[in-house]
Amino acid sequence: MMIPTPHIEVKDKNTIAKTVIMPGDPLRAKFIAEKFLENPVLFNSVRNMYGYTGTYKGKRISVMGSGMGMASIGIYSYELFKFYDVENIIRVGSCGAYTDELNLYDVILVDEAYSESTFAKCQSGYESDIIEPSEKLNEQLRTAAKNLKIEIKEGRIHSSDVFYRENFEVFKEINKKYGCMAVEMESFALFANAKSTGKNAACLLTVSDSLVTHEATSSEERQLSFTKMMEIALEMAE
Ligand SMILES: O=P(O)(O)O[C@H]1O[C@H](CO)[C@@H](O)[C@H]1O
Ligand SMILES: O=c1cc[nH]c(=O)[nH]1
Repeated sequence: MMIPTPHIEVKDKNTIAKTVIMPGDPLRAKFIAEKFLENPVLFNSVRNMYGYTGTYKGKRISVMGSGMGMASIGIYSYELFKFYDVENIIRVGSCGAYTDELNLYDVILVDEAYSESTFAKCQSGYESDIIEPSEKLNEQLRTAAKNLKIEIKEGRIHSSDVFYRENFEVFKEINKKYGCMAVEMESFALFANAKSTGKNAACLLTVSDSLVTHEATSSEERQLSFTKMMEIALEMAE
């Protein structure tokens, strides 16, 4: 496919760094660019899906929103990997806790994503309902968290196609049967695209709410205050 692609309006591939930090919320991307990047330049605003490139501690990095759900991150991550020569995508998302061992604002490094989704099967014929992120990126993220003295929890998460389930209590079965500690909506598709294109993906999550205790953060807090995972991810600038 020629660039620009249908959803990213960049004419020169070099406008986008080799590593992209990817929150679901495009306003979280804007926040990360404005708070952490030196000389951020907006490279995409098609559909208001903001993408910026700048430097962090002198090293180049991009940050771009993915939108919500596997269909949306499936489009953006594929275009970035396949047509803009991006090598690494690190999702920084919010998640709902499936266990009372997680508290609001805890940071999770995803080591496996389980999903009922057909995304990976449709995309590349991948049959399993579990996909791993890049172990190399995860090792680098562990080291970054350690150096920054930020505690992270690691585990399997649930990537769901559905936010509002009629049977809300089904999370208890998914937690028990598949060992998922939390739920979000994009990792499975991101990891599938990385696998099929031979690229690298990882995911850091911050607990925004608990399905067990019903505690929750506000939408403003979700946009503005999940900074620990952002600082860990930004250390991947090259
Ligand atoms: O905060 P983000 O990254 O959007 O992640 C989570 O929040 C959204 C649902 O509110 C879904 O996209 C889910 O994965
Ligand atoms: O996908 C998500 C994200 C945060 N909280 C949830 O309950 N689900």
